[in-house]
Parts: sequence; C-alpha cells; structure tokens
Amino acid sequence: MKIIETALPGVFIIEPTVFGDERGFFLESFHAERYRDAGMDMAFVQDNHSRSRKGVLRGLHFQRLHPQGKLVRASRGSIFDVAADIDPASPSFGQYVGVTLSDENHRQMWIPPGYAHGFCVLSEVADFEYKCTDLYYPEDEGGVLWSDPDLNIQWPITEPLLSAKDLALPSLADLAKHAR
Ligand SMILES: Cc1cn([C@H]2C[C@H](O)[C@@H](COP(=O)(O)OP(=O)(O)O[C@H]3O[C@H](C)C(=O)[C@H](O)[C@H]3O)O2)c(=O)[nH]c1=O
Repeated sequence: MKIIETALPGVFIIEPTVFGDERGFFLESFHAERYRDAGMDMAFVQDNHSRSRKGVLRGLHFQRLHPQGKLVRASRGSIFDVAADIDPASPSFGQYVGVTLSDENHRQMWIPPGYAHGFCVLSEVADFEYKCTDLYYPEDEGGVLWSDPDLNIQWPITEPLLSAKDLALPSLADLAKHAR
C-alpha cells in the first residue's frame, strides 16, 4: 500500500494494494499492523456506512470532547472528501485538504481526531464507509458551515443538498470566537 502525506499534519491518503483478476478485485481496507507501521496507530471502536445521492454534501462535522479519528473511503461511487483544520492554536488553522475518493481509485483518507470532516457526492450514488476511533456522542457534535469564507473550500459541485442541521452550522470565525 502507498501512503501520501498531505498539507495537513497527520492527514494521509492511503492507496491500498488492489489484487485484480478476471473475477474482479480484492483489497484489504484496513490492517492494524501495516497502518500502525505507516504512522496511523489507532484503535477503532465504531464503523459507519452512509449512502447519499448525487449533489449531497454532509459536514463539516467534528466532536468536541470525544474527537473521532476517521479512516474514510467510498466503497461505491465517487466523493470529494474534505478534512479542515479548525484549531485556532494550530499553524495550519483554516487550511483544508480535499481528495476524490472512489470505487475506482480505492483511495482512503486518514483524518486524525480534532479535524472537521465532510464530503460531497460526485456520482449518481455513493456509499461512504468509515472507521472511527471514538463513539458517536450526539450531544458532543459540532460543525462548520460548508461554505465558510475563511476555509473557502473549492467544492467541485454547485447547489449541494444539505440537511437543515448542516445548513445552520456556524462559520469558522464564530466557532473560534465561542471557543475562547
Ligand atoms: C454520525 C451518526 C449519526 N447517527 C444517526 C443520527 C441521525 O438520526 C442519523 C443521521 O445523522 P447525521 O445527519 O448526523 O449523519 P451525517 O450527516 O452523515 O453525519 C456524519 O457526517 C460527517 C461526514 C462525519 O464525518 C460524521 O461522521 C458524521 O457527523 O444517523 C448515528 O446513529 N450514529 C452516528 O455515528
């Protein structure tokens, strides 16, 4: 497997080894020793799976007291996946990484605890599957508005479909103001 560093500290793109033959393909979507040796020493406690249609955008989300590290992939279709640095004390505060993950490139992204995460769907439908290093605590959820002007994420879609909850998320500036 191949590990590609990104501009954000600790955020990696993983290209697993794909074994193709006349039947199709096989790949290991996680391997504790290999991922630990590659610098991703994490213990997962929850696996999630969401399905979304074209144009859906979920995020940007994080958990405050129980931050989740996420190993994410698109097991069906294609998504544009984003990790954003929302920590005002971080040298890369306000920066983001965006990567296309698909069932063609088989790429994954490792997003350590503390980053905000979101994605939008590029294909007709996409299955998003991911492993988390902490459990879901709904009361602990936070988020940043997808169109935040400071992050200025160059989403490759226009007029995305978001949940009412996500449409009401605060700006990064408001988030940082209330964090003080
Ligand atoms: C996240 C989550 C949700 N739910 C329930 C709560 C709602 O009844 C329903 C949909 O939840 P929500 O609209 O928050 O789902 P997403 O918008 O896909 O949320 C996720 O979106 C972005 C991309 C993330 O990175 C997070 O993992 C997560 O926040 O699933 C659960 O039961 N367990 C969970 O872990």
